Amino acid sequence: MEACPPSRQAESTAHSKPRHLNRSNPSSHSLSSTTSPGTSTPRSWSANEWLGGTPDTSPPSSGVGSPELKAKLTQEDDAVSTFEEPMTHCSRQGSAKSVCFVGAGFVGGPTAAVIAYHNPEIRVNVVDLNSDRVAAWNSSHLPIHEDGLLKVVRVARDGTLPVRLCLSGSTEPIGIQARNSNLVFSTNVVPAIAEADIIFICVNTPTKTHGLGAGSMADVSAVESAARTVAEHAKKGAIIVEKSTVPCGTARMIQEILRYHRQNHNFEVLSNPEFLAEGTAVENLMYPDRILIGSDRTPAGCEAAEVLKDVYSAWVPPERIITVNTFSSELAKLVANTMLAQRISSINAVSAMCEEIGLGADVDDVSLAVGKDLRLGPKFLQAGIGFGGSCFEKDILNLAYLARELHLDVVAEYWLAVLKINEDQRQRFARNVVRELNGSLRGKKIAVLGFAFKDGTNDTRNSIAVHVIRDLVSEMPREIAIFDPGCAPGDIEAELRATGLPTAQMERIKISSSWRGCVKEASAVCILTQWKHFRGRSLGTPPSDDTRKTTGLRTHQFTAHNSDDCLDEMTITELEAMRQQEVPNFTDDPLERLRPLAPCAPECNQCRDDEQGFRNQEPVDWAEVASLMREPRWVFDGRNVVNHDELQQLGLKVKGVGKGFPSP
Ligand SMILES: NC(=O)C1=CN([C@@H]2O[C@H](COP(=O)(O)OP(=O)(O)OC[C@H]3O[C@@H](n4cnc5c(N)ncnc54)[C@H](O)[C@@H]3O)[C@@H](O)[C@H]2O)C=CC1
Ligand SMILES: O=C(O)[C@H]1O[C@H](OP(=O)(O)OP(=O)(O)OC[C@H]2O[C@@H](n3ccc(=O)[nH]c3=O)[C@H](O)[C@@H]2O)[C@H](O)[C@@H](O)[C@@H]1O
Repeated sequence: MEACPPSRQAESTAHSKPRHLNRSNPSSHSLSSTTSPGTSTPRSWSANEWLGGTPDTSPPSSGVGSPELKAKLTQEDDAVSTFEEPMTHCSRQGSAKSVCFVGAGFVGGPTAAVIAYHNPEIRVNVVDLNSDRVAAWNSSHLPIHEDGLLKVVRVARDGTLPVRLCLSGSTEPIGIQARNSNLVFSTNVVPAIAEADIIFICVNTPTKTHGLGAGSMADVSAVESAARTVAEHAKKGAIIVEKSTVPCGTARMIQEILRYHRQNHNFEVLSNPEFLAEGTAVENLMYPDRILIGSDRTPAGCEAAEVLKDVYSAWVPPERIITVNTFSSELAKLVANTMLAQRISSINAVSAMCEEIGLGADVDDVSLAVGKDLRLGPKFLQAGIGFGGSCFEKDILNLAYLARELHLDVVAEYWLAVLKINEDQRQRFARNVVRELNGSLRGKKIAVLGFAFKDGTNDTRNSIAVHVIRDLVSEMPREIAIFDPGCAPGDIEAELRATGLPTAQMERIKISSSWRGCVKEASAVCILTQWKHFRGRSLGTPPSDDTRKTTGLRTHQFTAHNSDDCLDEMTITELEAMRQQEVPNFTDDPLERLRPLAPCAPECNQCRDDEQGFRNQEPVDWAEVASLMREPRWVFDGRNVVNHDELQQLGLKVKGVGKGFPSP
């Protein structure tokens, strides 16, 4: 087997033209906008939180954007005359012209959208067997709620209008050309696969629930099935990319399926795991810590990796794109998730110790002190009721299963201990609730604030809340009321039903549409998700876990490396940020380049739900909560989000996680 040429990485770095995009100074410059002929009337531009970010308040580095941006914008003026002709506005020399994503889920949909957004010259087809999901991707109500996602989808799926705008200090208008649609969601799996130069497999890989390896081995049947369809229909030379999180060796399995069906063709199979986290998916995709590409270390494998690398190079700096062999890539994804989870379990283990030590030991203080060590860093040290979600648990099980297969039982036990702590943590929480309520929940109402597995997402899969509620409802309380500002009641109910709760218990669970209804006459409130809404309207500064969100736009930290003769989406994003900083009103479209959305039917349920969505939900008023609750008015803060002292002043009893204080 021949190794990849060592000069690859260096070559591509040398070819790119690094350029820092610096944040503009909003106070000293203003922009005015004139939409181009035939578009909507000009209106004042405004700030929004797209990408979930509050505007970056870091000191401005220069005047109207960076000198580079300024120069680029000036060059663009020449292009203004082409406004009437929508066109692909930034053409790069890449070898992929059409890519296909198989699986339009939490990973496939957003990843495809961001790739399409940054590569207007590549047609991106996203296919899924689930027609409801596809219909949602084609509507104004996306199936996944992520900050900034609708905008990215609209730009790429619907194309944009041409725009002219003026920077203050310059009399020359700047042109942003129209772009055509290059993102298509459909159920037409076969034609999309047949047309693609690159095919991303983004299907689900849950833990097996039956048969060999049930409860520990990953179920790769969806990958297998997708690979078979790909094998039957992919064109010669297409590159297959495994994006799903899979056991080591799955790329080889896909390769074998391809060989079996297409003996005369050679297909390269790459591993390209995804590292986005839900709630921050768009930001993570726009500014990834790294892109990992695993390939066979043969010339053909390395060449395929280069083709994929080129797609990401549209917006990711070359030094952030890592190429390794396929097994290392598959293994690295499992290890990354396991080690993140391991940190959470470590701090949760400490929280248990703090509670038992008493004497005022506080896990949040320990986290702060430990996280200040630069070698450790502050992230993933937030103690709570444990980690939930669709991936950590299954990926840890997957890694441990591999260790067992390799006869490394001690290693397997080591990883599985991360899950044991997680389980113990949530059980301890439920036990504490029952204990503080005199050992019985009979006749009592318990309010649950938060059901999503984390804030900022509507995903309820494997939420910790499900486990805690299951434990609490087995105590036969009068009622368990659940309120979550981001989850659809139907999803909450479906997730609970999937646990197979007996009818007698299920009947005791009610889903509330407001926090008021939820807490009314409750003896205890349990906070299970770290939504900022639960921190309270009038209480003091909440614990800061929002640092990741304030980095919504970080273009100034990145080196872009686009061709110098067109406005790429990163540059346009910076222009948008400049406008957003100047005018405080909220809009998703400060440059007014989005095409209007097709109107929904009157009485559209989704419109109603969106209106009630988590952005628009009012924060909890804890004084009112205190007045609505019944004795003994307990608040069990499973995410350490509320200010305990202030709640106690309102007459509430509060117990957080890892707070070694005696019960009030
Ligand atoms: N959810 C997350 O935040 C992350 C997930 N991952 C991994 O990405 C993979 C996908 O995860 P999600 O997107 O969350 O799953 P998902 O369940 O949201 O989406 C998977 C989609 O694939 C579709 N599908 C299944 N078989 C198909 C086939 N043969 N043809 C066409 N469509 C098919 C399903 O209908 C579904 O819509 C998993 O391996 C997961 O571990 C990786 C990083 C982050
Ligand atoms: O493979 C995946 O699916 C993804 O899994 C996680 O992302 P995600 O599960 O979406 O969200 P996280 O932010 O990691 O949170 C997971 C859980 O850990 C909990 N958590 C997180 C951080 C912390 O300090 N403490 C803590 O309890 C959260 O509340 C949540 O329940 C990883 O962070 C992603 O990098 C990875 O791509």
